[in-house]
Amino acid sequence: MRKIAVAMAKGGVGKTTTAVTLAHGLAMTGATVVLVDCDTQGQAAGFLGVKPPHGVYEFVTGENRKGEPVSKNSALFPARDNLWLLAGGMGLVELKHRLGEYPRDQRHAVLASALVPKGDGLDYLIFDCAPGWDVLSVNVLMAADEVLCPVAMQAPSLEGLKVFFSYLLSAQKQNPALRLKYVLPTLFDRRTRHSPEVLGQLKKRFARQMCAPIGYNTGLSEAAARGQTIFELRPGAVSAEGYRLLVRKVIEDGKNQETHS
Ligand SMILES: Nc1ncnc2c1ncn2[C@@H]1O[C@H](COP(=O)(O)OP(=O)(O)OP(=O)(O)O)[C@@H](O)[C@H]1O
Repeated sequence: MRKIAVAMAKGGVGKTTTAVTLAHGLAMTGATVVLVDCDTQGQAAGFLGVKPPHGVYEFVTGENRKGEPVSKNSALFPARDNLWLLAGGMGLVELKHRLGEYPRDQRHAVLASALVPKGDGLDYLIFDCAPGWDVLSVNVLMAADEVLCPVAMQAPSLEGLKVFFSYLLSAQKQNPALRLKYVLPTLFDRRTRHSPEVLGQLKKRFARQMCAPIGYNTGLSEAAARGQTIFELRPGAVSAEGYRLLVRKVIEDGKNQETHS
């Protein structure tokens, strides 16, 4: 099973769009995928047009917010064929509070431990992280093996990247298996001066991790507003093609990993 965290400290760079679209794209190839929304904004459900009654909070704690026991499986919501969602949302505020009550040396491994039995028969866990950095972000990076970092093609994003790397380095001390695997340029607009410039800088710095850029495309926000992915609303859009390339790259990397292991 591959465990990929879509993470970046800066907000509004396309994390949720990427996590949802990648998860759906992988599921469309027949892979079994669980998308774990670790953002209190809980937008992944809306982007997929579903309203799960339960989510990460219930999955981790085994109870609903009234304190009644719920089965973990009831928290996994079937969002599409082969794609299950563990929804985020305001329950995560309470979850973060609870995580803070764990002993210091245990609080960062709670999500990873909760997810362990779910590994059987699953091909991908895709985590959508919140912007910023908190106990839940650290939990995600303890549960994941790979990080996909969306970077908006604007100058301030590169600043955000430096900050994020310092977080990543501290997470790697606790989870040495964690790798920055993909850098995904997002909101790329070749008509601006910034986008090609920033893309050039990224390519120099992250030759190995670089993915093909996702262009600026209003179809992505339109799709999200309608609760569809771009593959459903506009499969012919350039951004859909960009995300298909990402899906293919992730699958190919998995095959190469198997060959070399
Ligand atoms: N390539 C793109 N072109 C145009 N709009 C995009 C693109 N990618 C994402 N968007 C839009 O930008 C907004 C922010 O995207 P998204 O929610 O995916 O970012 P985020 O990094 O998850 O944000 P946050 O940090 O607030 O969770 C959304 O309205 C989304 O539809």
